[in-house]
Amino acid sequence: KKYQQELRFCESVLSEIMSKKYIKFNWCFLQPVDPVALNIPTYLKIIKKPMDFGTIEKNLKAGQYQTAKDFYNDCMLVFHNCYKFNPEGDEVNRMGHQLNEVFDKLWSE
Ligand SMILES: Cc1ccc(Nc2c(-c3ccc(O)cc3)nc3c(C)cccn23)cc1
Repeated sequence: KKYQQELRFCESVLSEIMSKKYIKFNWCFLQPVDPVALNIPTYLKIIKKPMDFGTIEKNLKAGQYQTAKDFYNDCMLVFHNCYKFNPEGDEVNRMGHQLNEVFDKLWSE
């Protein structure tokens, strides 16, 4: 029972964070980073565990998360990877912080 409620909460947070209303700062995080398309061959050397909200959505739907905490940890990975690769002040880094703020508010409900 409790697990089902946790799962539904994760689904609601995810659909909100991925919604079009935040397109200005979520669009870089909705699908896996493509190091070839983005011409960033060093990406996979710097980022050991790539993660994005499209992959998280797949994982959630496939029942890959045992707890809400596991879901939360993958969401944090999206943000931490972003801050590690994109220097402070860069556009994508700022987008990460903006989306992170939205996530924190939703998660604290
Ligand atoms: C030369 C260069 C510099 C920065 C970027 N960042 C970046 C990222 C990115 C997202 C998450 C992440 O952990 C790392 C990178 N996604 C993009 C997109 C979709 C378009 C343009 C830039 N993007 C790309 C190329």
